[in-house]
Amino acid sequence: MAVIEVNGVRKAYGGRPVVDGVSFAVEEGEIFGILGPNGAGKTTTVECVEGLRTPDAGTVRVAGLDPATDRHEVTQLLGAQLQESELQPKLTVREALELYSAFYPRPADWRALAARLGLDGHLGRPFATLSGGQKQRLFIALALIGNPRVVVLDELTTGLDPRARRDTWHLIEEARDGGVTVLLVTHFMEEAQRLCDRIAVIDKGRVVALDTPGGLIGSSAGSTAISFTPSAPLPPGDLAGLPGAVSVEVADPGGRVVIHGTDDTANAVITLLARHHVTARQLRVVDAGLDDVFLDLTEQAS
Ligand SMILES: Nc1ncnc2c1ncn2[C@@H]1O[C@H](COP(=O)(O)OP(=O)(O)OP(=O)(O)O)[C@@H](O)[C@H]1O
Repeated sequence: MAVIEVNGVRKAYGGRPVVDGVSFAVEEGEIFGILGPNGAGKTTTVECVEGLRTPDAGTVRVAGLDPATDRHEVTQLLGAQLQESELQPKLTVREALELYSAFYPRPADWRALAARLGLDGHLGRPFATLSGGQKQRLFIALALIGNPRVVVLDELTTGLDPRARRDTWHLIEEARDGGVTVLLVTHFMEEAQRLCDRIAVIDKGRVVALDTPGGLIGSSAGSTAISFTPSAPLPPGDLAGLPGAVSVEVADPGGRVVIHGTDDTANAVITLLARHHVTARQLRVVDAGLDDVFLDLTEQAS
């Protein structure tokens, strides 16, 4: 069942459309990622889901509620990562956790959450004295403190060191495994690939692709890179004619060959080598990553 439904949402600022007919549905218990270049309209889209902005057109539903008009009900079931300016500089970590716990009917155990996020040693510190990464951990704790059914995380791990990033991923996976639906905006391809069940790529206010990470990678032209050094030069025409090949580079005649194509291209390379009785040294077949897909899909971005 879809717990978040975004249908044909449009939003313009000063007559300039920044969200231009975005639609997607997030299933209950899913980690759904939104990727896109700077200024693509990702934050504006998720702010419409949170009820912080009202779409000019289209509809948003969270568990069947309209975040713009059913704001109170939606805040009871949706946890969102705060922006830095939304906390008082003198508020201590403990005070923030206690305060936010009090907003919800069935809050999580804030001490356990603080411990999971490595904040237990900083409970008495005012917000203003925390490092960027410590603030970020506090925002994640506050997003999860109400035991939300849906959590919206915009740039979840920006500013976190690699260990804290991995700990945070575990926490988000645990939340998902406990049935929480996660809407995640990220610029980190590794994070999207590792965490997300499905991803919408947004470019210039529109969804340009929506699939699982594997599906996005598989559908990308040149998603498989095949490289090898042949024992004898191969006819250039045969290389260029390989099925599914989108690019062929040969260092010099008989030098290293790098081909971008598909699984079919890789199979055809093997057949071609056999036909010419040529052996391949250091044969490598590597799948493209999400970053290649992202660059392909958003190449024309301004
Ligand atoms: N309140 C506002 N008034 C005017 N323009 C705005 C406002 N909020 C956002 N914009 C503009 O709308 C566009 C989309 O912004 P948005 O923050 O949604 O993009 P984003 O994809 O989240 O970008 P980033 O990855 O840089 O965070 C940007 O060009 C931004 O400058």
